[in-house]
Amino acid sequence: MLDEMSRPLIRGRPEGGASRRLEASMSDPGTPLVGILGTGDFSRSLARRLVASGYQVVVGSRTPKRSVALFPEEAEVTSQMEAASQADLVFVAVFPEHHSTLVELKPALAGKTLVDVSNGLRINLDGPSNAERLADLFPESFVVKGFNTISAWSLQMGPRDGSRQIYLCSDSSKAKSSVMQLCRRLGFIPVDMGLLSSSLDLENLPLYLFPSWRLPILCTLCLFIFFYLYNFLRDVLQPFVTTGKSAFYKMPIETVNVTLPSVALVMISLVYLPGLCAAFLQLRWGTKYNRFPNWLGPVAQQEEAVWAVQLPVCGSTRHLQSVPSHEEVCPLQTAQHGF
Ligand SMILES: NC(=O)C1=CN([C@@H]2O[C@H](COP(=O)(O)OP(=O)(O)OC[C@H]3O[C@@H](n4cnc5c(N)ncnc54)[C@H](OP(=O)(O)O)[C@@H]3O)[C@@H](O)[C@H]2O)C=CC1
Ligand SMILES: [Cu+2]
Repeated sequence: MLDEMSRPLIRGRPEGGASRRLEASMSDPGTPLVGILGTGDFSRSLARRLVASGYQVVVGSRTPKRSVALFPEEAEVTSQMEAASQADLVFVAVFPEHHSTLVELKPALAGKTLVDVSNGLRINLDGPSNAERLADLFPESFVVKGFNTISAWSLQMGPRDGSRQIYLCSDSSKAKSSVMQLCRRLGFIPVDMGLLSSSLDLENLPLYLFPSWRLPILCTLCLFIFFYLYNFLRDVLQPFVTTGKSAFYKMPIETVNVTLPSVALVMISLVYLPGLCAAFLQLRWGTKYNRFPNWLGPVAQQEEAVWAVQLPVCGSTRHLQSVPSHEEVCPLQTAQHGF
C-alpha cells in the first residue's frame, strides 16, 4: 500500500517531448502494460478501450510526435522500440504487408506475446496465414491470432449484442489464456479456436459476405415463385379463362403485393421450426442427456449462440450443445450470476 502511495502519479518522459505517460493510478498494480504497434484506426480504438478498462497502454509509432494527439491522455505514445521493450503483451495493429518492417524489434519482442489482428484483402485458402507468417518472422515470440473479426468501431463503442465474441487461436496456451483474460476484462467473450493453424480460417471469416445465406435465399426465391404462380392463376388467369375479364394489369403490383406477405410468413415460421423440432425431440428422447441428432446440430449451435448472449456474465458459450446442467459448464459460482 505504501509502495503504491509513494509512486509518482506522472512518470517522467523517457526521451524527447513526444511521449507522455500518466500513471494509471486507478488501475491495480498487477495490471499489465499492454503495447500496441501502429497508430491507425484499430490502434486508436483499442487504446481507448484498454484505457477505459483500466489497462496501462504504450503505443509504438514510427512518428510518435505526430501521433500523440490522436490518443487518450492516459496512453503513452512512443517509438516502436520503446513500446516493444516495455510491454509483455503487444498488439500488432499494422497491415500485414508491413509486418516485415518490424523485424528490428525481434530482440525486444523475444519471449513476449504478439497479437496479430490483421485481415487479408481477399480470401486465402492455401495459406500461410498472416499470423503464421508473423510467427515465422518472430520465432521467439508467442503469436496469438485474434480481434480481426471485431471492427475498430465496435472496439471503441464497447461490446454490444452481436459483436461480443472474439475468436482467438495460438500455439502457446499460456499466451492465449492471457489474451483471453484481457478479452474478458474488455467485456468481450473470448472463443478458443485452437492452434495457430486455425488462423487462416479466422482471417477469411470477415471476408465472407453473408456466409450460409445461400439456402435461405434459395428458399425465399422458390417460395416467391410458388406463391406468385398461385396468385397469378387465382386472380389473373382464372377470371380471364372463365369470364374473359382481363386482369393482367394486376401482375406487376397487386399479385406481387399479395405474394410477399405469404413468403415472409412462411419464412419466419421456417426459422422457428427447427427450434420446435429440437424442443419436441428433447421432450420425447430426453436429449438433456443425449446429443441432438446430427441433422439438428447446426440448430443446437444457433441456440448456443443465443445462450451466450443471454448469459454474458459467465461468458460460457457451451450451454446448449450437449445440454449439461448450468453448474456443470459454468465457471462461476451461482451467487456471482445475479439470477
Ligand atoms: N480498422 C479496423 O476496423 C480493423 C483493422 N484490423 C487490422 O488492423 C490492422 C491495422 O488496421 P488500421 O488501424 O485500420 O490501419 P491504418 O492504416 O489506419 O493504420 C496502420 C498503422 O500501421 C503503422 N505502420 C507501421 N509500419 C508501417 C509501414 N511500414 N507502413 C505503413 N504503416 C505502418 C502506422 O502507424 P505509424 O505511422 O504511427 O507507425 C499506421 O497508422 C490491419 O492489419 C487490419 O487488417 C482488424 C480488424 C478491424
Ligand atoms: Cu453461467
